[in-house]
Amino acid sequence: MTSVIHTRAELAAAVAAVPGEVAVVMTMGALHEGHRTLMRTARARAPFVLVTIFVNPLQFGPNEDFEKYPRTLDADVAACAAEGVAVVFAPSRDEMYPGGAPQITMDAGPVGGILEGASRPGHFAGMLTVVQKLLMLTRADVAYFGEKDYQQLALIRRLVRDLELAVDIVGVPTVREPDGLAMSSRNRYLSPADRSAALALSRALRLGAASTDAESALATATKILAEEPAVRVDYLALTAPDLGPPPASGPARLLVAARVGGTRLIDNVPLTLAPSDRLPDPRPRQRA
Ligand SMILES: Nc1ncnc2c1ncn2[C@@H]1O[C@H](COP(=O)(O)OP(=O)(O)OP(=O)(O)O)[C@@H](O)[C@H]1O
Ligand SMILES: CC(C)(CO)[C@@H](O)C(=O)[O-]
Ligand code: BAL
Repeated sequence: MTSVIHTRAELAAAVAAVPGEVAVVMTMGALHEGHRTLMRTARARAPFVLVTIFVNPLQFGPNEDFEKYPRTLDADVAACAAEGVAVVFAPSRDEMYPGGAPQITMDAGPVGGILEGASRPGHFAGMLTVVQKLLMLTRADVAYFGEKDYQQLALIRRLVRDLELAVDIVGVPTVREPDGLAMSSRNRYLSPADRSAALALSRALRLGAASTDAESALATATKILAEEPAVRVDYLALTAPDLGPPPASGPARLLVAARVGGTRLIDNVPLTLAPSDRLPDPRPRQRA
């Protein structure tokens, strides 16, 4: 039986009663199979899984989709129940931010200012602030985040490391639709034509990542994205796994963000670069 609670007092009581580990999955709701995979992964480790559902105003820019973000609590609770989640914490804005916006917030540091951070100023500071609050309020021993939001996951790992937080962060690979589209709550904004155009993102990453050479990985992905006029690329970047400059060889990450119609989508994949004869260029590689 999944209990649904809305206040921090109820949350404190619920977690105080847990004899073992508290495993947390943080979400903004409009749950899909990606979220459910996080819950299932959490359930495999801990019997007590807590899902938070909160559309955090702090991480949305003034012209972003905070107001229209899908809010589907009943269906979300049903999905959590089907995954054996013990508690859903769905606070109001006042419950999370009593007294209004916080005066003390997180600084997302240099990695918070590139890629998504460059396009969404303040987004990662707002995200890290609510994640830090939710880690404290839930007393999480372990928290699960998706690789779909790769830079978010990297920053949360950095938060935990830099501030000595006593929580395990587990990353979960991106769950995709059968045709390759990364699952995302924002996919429901896409018209059928936009959805079809949006497949260029995963196709570009997949075919780009098939190359073991940095230049051709970027060139292949760039070409595929350029073939789809409805896709307006924000960035296409090849980085190290920690989002630093790409290595001369070994594990790397290919990331993309683009607008399709009025919807901004992101995606990323791992790839492995083979050693090349050329000297590596130490600058991050990015094409817009
Ligand atoms: N396709 C996916 N595969 C794995 N994890 C995912 C996927 N989509 C979202 N998640 C993870 O679920 C958690 C909650 O994400 P969120 O509620 O923002 O969903 P979302 O689908 O990413 O929404 P949005 O479309 O608003 O970006 C995050 O850790 C996120 O990375
Ligand atoms: C981690 C998170 C729940 C914080 O609001 C959000 O950024 C998300 O859903 O990925
Ligand atoms: N899915 C990451 C949260 C956001 O886009 O605001």
